[in-house]
This record gives sequence, structure tokens and C-alpha cells, in this order.
Amino acid sequence: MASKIFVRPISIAFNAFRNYSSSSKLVDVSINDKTGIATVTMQRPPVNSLNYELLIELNGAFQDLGSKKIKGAILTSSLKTIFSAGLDILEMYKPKPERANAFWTSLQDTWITIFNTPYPTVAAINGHSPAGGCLLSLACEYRVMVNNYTIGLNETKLGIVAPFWFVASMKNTISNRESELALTSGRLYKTDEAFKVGLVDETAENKEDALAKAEKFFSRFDAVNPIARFLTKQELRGKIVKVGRKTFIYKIFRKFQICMMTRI
Ligand SMILES: CCCCCCCCC/C=C/C(=O)SCCNC(=O)CCNC(=O)[C@H](O)C(C)(C)COP(=O)(O)OP(=O)(O)OC[C@H]1O[C@@H](n2cnc3c(N)ncnc32)[C@H](O)[C@@H]1OP(=O)(O)O
Repeated sequence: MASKIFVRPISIAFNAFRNYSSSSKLVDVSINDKTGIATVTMQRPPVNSLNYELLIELNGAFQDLGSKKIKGAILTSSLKTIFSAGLDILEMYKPKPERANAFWTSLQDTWITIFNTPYPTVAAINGHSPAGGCLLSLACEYRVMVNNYTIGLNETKLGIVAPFWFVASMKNTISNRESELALTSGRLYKTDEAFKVGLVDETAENKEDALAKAEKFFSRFDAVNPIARFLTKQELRGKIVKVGRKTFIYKIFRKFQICMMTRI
């Protein structure tokens, strides 16, 4: 039975391409019917800060793509100099418990969805990408970043403790040693510095260049069985997701509040 699944020809997996474009207020999704590559564009000016509504739309977009048999998906931003400024500060300022719960759940769900997609993913980071913005890119399988911007998990500089699954995402990408140095100091890397430590896989001159390089990444899977690929990805990433799910909002929230209070 299993071998039948494994020999399913790739052409069958990809024969469902069709012109597709869907634009909601905060996220635009388009699929190129020639290449089968989807582009998911965050469009929440001024800085694509991640509030509940944007996270819900992002999560929905990546989930929907799972049923469209695409070749891969690129996550990028419609803004000129910002990929994402991370979590919306207003969601964290004196939040109502229900909203805080829904917000936190939507963040974790979105991370899990992107981290676990059956199709390959690339972040085309066309601007600054601190904290939660960096997390989104870490959830993708590959990162191409335009020169002269910054990226990193800078939570400690803000007096915030990065949750376990933020840390695990970083450690899934760069070494444990570099993660420790980066996270404890809240380091934001310039594009070239991020490239040197492997936080980004390629640098780009501009957004077009980043998108072209992102598209090229998918071609390395042309001769790879998509199901075998996905099962391998799950094998590599599954444990991180399991532990991530156990991280409970109130533990994080309490740490955050205590931390913030000590700063006031
Ligand atoms: C519940 C459980 C909790 C649980 C809590 C646990 C949290 C754990 C993890 C936390 C993860 C996070 O992502 S915490 C968020 C971390 N994010 C950051 O530190 C980013 C801060 N922002 C920046 O560094 C910069 O703004 C940057 C993105 C580079 C853009 O710089 P620019 O000079 O181009 O633009 P700016 O003038 O600074 O910003 C333009 C406007 O956007 C606003 N803005 C900037 N960042 C914003 C943000 N993150 N959220 C909202 N608004 C933001 C500014 O205030 C400005 O508003 P106006 O003045 O009105 O125009």
C-alpha cells in the first residue's frame, strides 16, 4: 500500500495547476499557472505587524494552498522596506484575556501551518524582519534576503522572553552556539551577517532578484517524489512542533508580563 503511494508520478501530483488569485485585505495569494508556484504577500501597512487578523489570513492562505497541489510557496511583503515588524505591539499592550488567548493561538497555529506545509516554502525577505517577522521566515524551508536590512530574534532587547518554539525555530536553522549568542543578546543581523551564519540561505539585490532566487529553489525538487519529501520534512520538523504545541500561552504571557513589569 505504502509503495503505491510512493510511486505516484509527480506529474499527477502537479496536474491540478490552474490560474488562481485571491486577495483579501491583509494577504494576497497568487499562483502562477505556468510554474505552479504560489506567492503569499503580506500587505498590512505600515510595517506588516502581526495582529490577530493578519495571522488568521496568513494561516488560512497557507492551509488553502495545501489542497492546490502547488510546486511551492513564497512568503513575501508588499511593503518597500519591511518584511514584517513582528508581533503587533498593540496586541500585547494590556490585552483582554480572550483576545490574548485568540491572538497567541493564531500565532502558534500560523507557525505550525507554515512550518509543516506539505509543499516547499521560501521566505523572500524584502525588508526588515525583527522578532516575529524573523519567526515567520524561520518557519519556511529557505530564506532569500535583500541586502542592507536586518533580521533576528531581538526579544531580550525588548525585555521579552522568546518562547521555546521561537528558539527551536532558530536552532533548526543555525547552530546552537550561534543561537545562544544571538538570542541572549537580542542580536539583529544585517543581511550579509545573517548569510554568514546561515540564518539566510541567499542574499539578493532587490525584491525581484529575491523572488527569482526563491523560484529557483523549488527546481531542486523536480526529480523528488513530493510525498517522500513531505514525510522526510515531517520527520525532521515533527518533534519541534510537538514540543511547540505543549507551550502554554499563560506561561509565556506570565513571563512576558513579569519581564515587562521589571522594566517599568
Ligand atoms: C498576548 C500574548 C503576548 C505574549 C508575549 C510574548 C512575545 C514573545 C515574542 C515576541 C515577538 C515579537 O515580534 S515582539 C515585536 C518586536 N518588533 C519590533 O521590535 C519591531 C519594532 N519596529 C522596528 O524596529 C521598526 O519600526 C521597523 C520595523 C524596523 C521599521 O522602521 P521604520 O523606521 O521604517 O518605521 P517606524 O517609523 O519605526 O514605524 C512605522 C510605524 O509602525 C509602527 N510599528 C513599528 N513596529 C510595530 C509593531 N511591532 N507593532 C505595531 N506597530 C509597529 C511604529 O510605531 C510607527 O507607527 P506611527 O508612529 O503611528 O507611524
